[in-house]
This record gives sequence, structure tokens and C-alpha cells, in this order.
Amino acid sequence: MIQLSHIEKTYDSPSGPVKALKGIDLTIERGEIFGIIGLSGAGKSTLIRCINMLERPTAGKVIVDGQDMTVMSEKELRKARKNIGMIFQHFNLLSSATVYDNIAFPLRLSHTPEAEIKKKVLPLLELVGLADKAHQYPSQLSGGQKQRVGIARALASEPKVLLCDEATSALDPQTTRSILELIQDINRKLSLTVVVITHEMQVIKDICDKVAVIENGVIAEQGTVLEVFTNPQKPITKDFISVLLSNELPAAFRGGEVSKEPLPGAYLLLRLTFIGESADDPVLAGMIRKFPEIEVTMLFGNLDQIKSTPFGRMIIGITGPEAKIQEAIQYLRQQDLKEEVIGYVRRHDTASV
Ligand SMILES: Nc1ncnc2c1ncn2[C@@H]1O[C@H](COP(=O)(O)OP(=O)(O)OP(=O)(O)O)[C@@H](O)[C@H]1O
Repeated sequence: MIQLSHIEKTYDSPSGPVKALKGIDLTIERGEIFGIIGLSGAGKSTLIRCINMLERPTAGKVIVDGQDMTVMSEKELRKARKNIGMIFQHFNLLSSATVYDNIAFPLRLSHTPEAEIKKKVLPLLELVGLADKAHQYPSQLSGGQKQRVGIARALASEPKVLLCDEATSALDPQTTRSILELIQDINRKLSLTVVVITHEMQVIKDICDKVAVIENGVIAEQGTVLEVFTNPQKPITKDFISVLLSNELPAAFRGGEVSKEPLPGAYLLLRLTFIGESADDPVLAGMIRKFPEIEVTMLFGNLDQIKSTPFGRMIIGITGPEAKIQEAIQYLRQQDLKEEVIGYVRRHDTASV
């Protein structure tokens, strides 16, 4: 549906050229929700704005629904952009127009007759849950309601693609959840392809099918959200995920030396990830029964969901005879989970965990 090939973007600035994008290749399939995550200044806004040519790439091709956007005239672009709706962090509503008129705005720009506008705007008001607010002004609405107007306006020209530029960054967590649910709902109901840019992994985890991590104008890593979450490769991806999972060790294990070799009196720490059905599996109970010589201590545990797939993370500490510890690790490797050896760590204190 959207294909970005070797996209580069260099801005001219008083202090010299700024290379915001340095050769981006991305393919976004029809009907999927694709997340792009990165730190401030990574190039997210530039990238999403290249999709509808609000920014012209310095080099590369942007193909949307089979059409090469980079070779179009302004007139052709105006037509092609009707296929691509966009919502923004600060909503960008007309403050002097009612909710109805804000949603009608793009239709009036394209000279749609008023009767037809009404036929389109009323169902959109229903869809976004604002049927009773048609005659209110943006100043009378909450942030979440303003974004609902933004979404309805973006959908007015019946686009095939919806671009969301930090659409929930100005909203509180509960409102964020309701807007994300609405985006998911319209993705399903209208078979819309959705591109979400964000600096929050929670947003990616809640609604995206695939994710690309952007760092300094290049794609650091991409894949399905499940793949990237359960097997992150790059430090930046691990940082984004660890913020979300907050899988910190108990204080007694933090900050000490982590050794790859056994240390006398140390615990071997393992990070376990359970995906799907195995999230409910009593693997640990089985291991403890099979290896009574080792002692297993749970240091962190968390059960969550990626879209509708259960996803559990755990950190355990194992002590006991080294040979039995290694056998227990082999046992875990045969189970339906991912295990990662963190290393041998000594406790700082003598209090129980
Ligand atoms: N109009 C511009 N002129 C010059 N430099 C720009 C311009 N717009 C963006 N940049 C620079 O391009 C780089 C990428 O910016 P961009 O806004 O795309 O990043 P971002 O990931 O969206 O960041 P944020 O989350 O802070 O919005 C930054 O170094 C930024 O300073």
C-alpha cells in the first residue's frame, strides 16, 4: 500500500544542511497499523510528512496505492492527498468553526454539495461518538473530543490511509486509550491502512501490527510488534521496551557486578519471555519439580498483552550446584518460551527477596 524507497531528506538551515532522513526503506501493507517510533529529532515527523508530500524528499520514491507521489504536479498531489487523511498532536482545528463545520471543511474545499456533505458528516459524527456535539466549538471540547473531530475530519474524504502524527501525545493515559481504541475500530471497520508515529512504546504495543524503530534518520530495526518486543536487537529498541516493562531487579540485585562465569554464592539470573498459550504454562513449577537440588527465586514478573496475544516476562534467580543449574537451563530451552541468561550476580544484603 505504501512503499518508501531510499528516502532522504536534507533541510537547509542557517547553520548548514541538516540530514533528517538518510535512506529509509519501508513497506506498509494494506490494512495494517504500522508504528514508527523514535526519540525526539530522530526524523519521525519528517518521514510521515514525506508520505503525503507535505515534505518533499530530497531523494527516493514514495509510492502510495500504486502511485508515485514524488513525480506528481501540485494539482495531481491535491487529488492524491484525498486518499491520505492525517491527524496531529495539537488537533489543528478551526477554532471559529463548529464541530460539524470542521468535519465538513475538506469537503467544502473540494466543492461537495451541502446535501452530500450532510450525508457524510452525520455518520462520521456517530462513528467518532460526537453526535451530540455537532454545534459546539473546539473551545467547548476536551482534548480527546478535539482529536475525535480531527479523526472525523481526516476521514471525510474517505481516505485509504490515515497518518497519525503523535496523535495521542497531548492526551492523558485514559483518553489516549480511548483514542487508540477508536483508531483500531476504524482500521477494522473501514479497512484503513494506518501509520502511527510516536515516542511511546505503549502506543505501539496497544494497536500496531508492525513497528519500525528510527534513530538518527535511519531505520534501526523493524518487524512485527511481537518479534521486536520479544527479541529486540538494538540498544535503542531495548531501551524503549525496558521503559515500558520496567523490569527492574529488586534493589538487592541492582548495581552489582554481573559475571558471565559462576561466582561463589551468586545467583544466576535469567530473563524468561512467554508468548501466547505458553504464558499460562506452569513451566517453572515443572523445572522446580525436576531439579529439587536448585533453588529458584522469582525476582520480577509481569503478564501483559500485545494486541490480543498474552505476553509474560519474568526474571528468576537460581542457586545450587552448577551442573544442575546448567541442566535446568537446558530444560528451559526445550520449553515453549524464550530464555536469556543475564549472568551471575551476588545479593548486596542478607534480607530475603
Ligand atoms: N524545517 C526544518 N528545517 C531545518 N531542520 C529541520 C526542519 N524540520 C526538522 N528539522 C530537523 O530534522 C531532524 C528531524 O526532525 P523531525 O521533526 O522529523 O524529528 P522527530 O523525530 O519528529 O522529532 P520530534 O519527536 O521532536 O518531533 C531534527 O534534527 C530537526 O531539527
